Amino acid sequence: MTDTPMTPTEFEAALRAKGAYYHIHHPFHQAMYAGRATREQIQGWVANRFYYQVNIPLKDAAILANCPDRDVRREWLQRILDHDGAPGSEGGIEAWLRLGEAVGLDREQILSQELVLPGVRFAVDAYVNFARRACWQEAASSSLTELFAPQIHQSRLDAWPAHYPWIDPAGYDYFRTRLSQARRDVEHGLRITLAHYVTVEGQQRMLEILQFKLDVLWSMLDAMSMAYELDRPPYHTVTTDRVWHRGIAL
Ligand SMILES: O=C(O)c1cc(C(=O)O)c2c(n1)C(=O)C(=O)c1cc(C(=O)O)[nH]c1-2
Repeated sequence: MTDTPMTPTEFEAALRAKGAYYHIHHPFHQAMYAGRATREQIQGWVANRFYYQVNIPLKDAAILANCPDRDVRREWLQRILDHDGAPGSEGGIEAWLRLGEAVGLDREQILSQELVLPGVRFAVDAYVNFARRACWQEAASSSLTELFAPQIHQSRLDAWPAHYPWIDPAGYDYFRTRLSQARRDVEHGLRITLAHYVTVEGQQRMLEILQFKLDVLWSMLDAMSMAYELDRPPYHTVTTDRVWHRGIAL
């Protein structure tokens, strides 16, 4: 390890290089953009990703709870409103439910979380728990996989309508809205991150935190691949029933 910290420009470049491991490259996602996903795979993905969606505001509330800086809180708060909604805007969770309906899922079934696989739940819970326990700057910086998110939302907007004409286009609002929201989040997240990690050790730790977050996203799709591509959902050797737990609030 060198004994000179990276300049902010070099450090940002090192963070951006982690995009090589973004879940845009996961085979489950690649199949989706290429038009090879089945209806069941898309429905499974939407139902499982719902667990990520509903936990993002809990994660952001944990960051607020640990942050003594009023200016940061004022700006970070917008993320909760983006997902939960505010007067005059329905918010991302509602938009995700409409995506669910657009792919043929029943709203009640999504809300029940009965399709959420244990592996997805564990990965998302790990992210929320990291945000609860880490200092607020580390938790804030772990959101920076969003550096790579506009591209993934755009690729859905580009590819899905052509490949999956059975999906009601009204469902695509979520992806469209996130294009600008993610860019704004990244701008704020980067400001915090570049100011906080100014030592060699700190910068190495941040790269590890970003890798942790990439692991969360990749692991979610691994669980979905097992269930929906390889037909090996949990307990498949024993039963076809969804016997797994529905969440015990870890
Ligand atoms: O669809 C995606 O692939 C994707 C990825 C990510 C991400 O990189 O964490 C987020 C989102 N979407 C997203 O919609 C979102 O609101 C979001 C918030 C965060 C975060 O860590 O605070 N990540 C993401």
